[in-house]
Amino acid sequence: TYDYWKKRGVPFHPPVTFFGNLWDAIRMKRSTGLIYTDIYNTYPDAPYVGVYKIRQPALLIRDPEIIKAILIKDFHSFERNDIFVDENVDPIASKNPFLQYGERWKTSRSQLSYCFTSGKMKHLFPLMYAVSVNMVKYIDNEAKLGGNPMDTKELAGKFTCDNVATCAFGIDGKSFVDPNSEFRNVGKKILEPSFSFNMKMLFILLFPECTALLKIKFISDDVVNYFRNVIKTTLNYRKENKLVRNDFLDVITQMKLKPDDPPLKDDDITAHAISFFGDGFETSSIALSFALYNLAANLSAQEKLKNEIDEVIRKNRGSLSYESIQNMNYLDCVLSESLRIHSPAFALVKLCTDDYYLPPCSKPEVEVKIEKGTPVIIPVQGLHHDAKYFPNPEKFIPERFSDDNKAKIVKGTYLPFGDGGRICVGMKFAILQVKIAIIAIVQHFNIRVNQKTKEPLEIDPNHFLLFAKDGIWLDYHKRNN
Ligand code: HEM
Repeated sequence: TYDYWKKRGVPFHPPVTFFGNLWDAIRMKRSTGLIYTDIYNTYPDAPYVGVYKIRQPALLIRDPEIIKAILIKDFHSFERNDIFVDENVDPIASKNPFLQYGERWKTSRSQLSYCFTSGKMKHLFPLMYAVSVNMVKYIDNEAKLGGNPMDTKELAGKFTCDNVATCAFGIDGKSFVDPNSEFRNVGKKILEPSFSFNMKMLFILLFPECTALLKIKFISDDVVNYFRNVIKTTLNYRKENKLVRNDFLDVITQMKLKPDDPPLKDDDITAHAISFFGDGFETSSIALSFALYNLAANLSAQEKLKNEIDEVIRKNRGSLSYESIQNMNYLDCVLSESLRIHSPAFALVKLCTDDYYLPPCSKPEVEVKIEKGTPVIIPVQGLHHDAKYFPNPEKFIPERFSDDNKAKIVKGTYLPFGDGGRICVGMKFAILQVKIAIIAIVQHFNIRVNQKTKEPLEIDPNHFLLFAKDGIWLDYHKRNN
């Protein structure tokens, strides 16, 4: 098995080492995402590198042209993610579009896309803004009570949790007022890193056949039941009180993609709301906490952003509106650059669904066949930190994304939300909520890195998403305007 790539003239990562690395991943010394980045960096001249997932050949793609083809032009040959959840064992998780494929994926994707248009985001703006007001009050009180430095990942988690609670579940998550908020505590159980969580993820990713046998679930029953009850109570309350809020629950309960579509069943609504939470809460809180860190560590960028925010709000007669956020160009650059350096996802892992041919990569010049069923890895973090595409890659330079410069970014090298047919369906929601939180904080506070933060930040190998190993500790000082 292990000469599979050698026989095909493809540069390959030695399987024994990968096996060793896999063992590292199991013992949580290095997550698979970080291993993909290591492999990306080890073969700077290869367009793609053969690797082995245990014994199964897989391919890590380095060349942006091939990446573009896989994600966009030839998407039909890679339309599945390489992850499997058994519908009979895990009926709610299996309705998450990320885990679906074929017709079921198309239906869920269109249902969710319908809920995330710019028009719908505009309706959600006041709900998100209200959460940002609670956050500012919380930071102010904490700072007065000597709460600095603040654990900024925790702060960002409270914000995105309450945002998803109000926008997707129609309830107050109370993260800023109740340290034992039930919603937050249950939500944390979905992706909280632990040895058992990592083992579960490894089984789901590497031995999918065993998950059905061992009845391993992505989301545990107590979490599903909690969210199911929340949705049921909220829907009943709205029906009895004829309440309209224009939030995700309202949109999804009334959605008809075709005129004769039946209304969605309660379990489908619950599944979509849980997907919203599972896919959207942690990723966005990571994006927010690292963006705040990058601003605290780069004071000239913070100053420039502050001036932009003050100016736009002043022109908008002292208030923030959905439209005024669209005029904050530098804010857009700051978030894009932060997502480049600190992309919450390390890699995308697709499955080849039709035999596919890659351009030759060695002599004699023969096309390389990717057989149907082969996992294909797109190493997002490796690409984002490659000096060939982003000179001085560890430096935070928001201007890379200015109107003049962003057209120069090589297509296929910047993928914080993926691309093509499976591009993150919640991208507009994520960007809006993170921007609202950054605006609220920069408008009211000067933020500084506290010495409790270990710099340079070290990535936590225990998690399959990006976490700072020793936390992000920032000081928040009220601005005196
Ligand atoms: C900054 C925050 C976020 C980041 C960085 C992020 C990133 C990603 C990435 C990399 C993918 C895979 C794309 C691909 O395979 O090409 C993805 C998929 C997805 N994301 Fe997000 N995401 C974020 C927030 C959200 C939010 C807020 C939601 C929900 C409201 C969401 C829902 C989804 C769903 C449902 C998918 C699967 C789409 C499909 O396979 O068709 N994400 N996201």
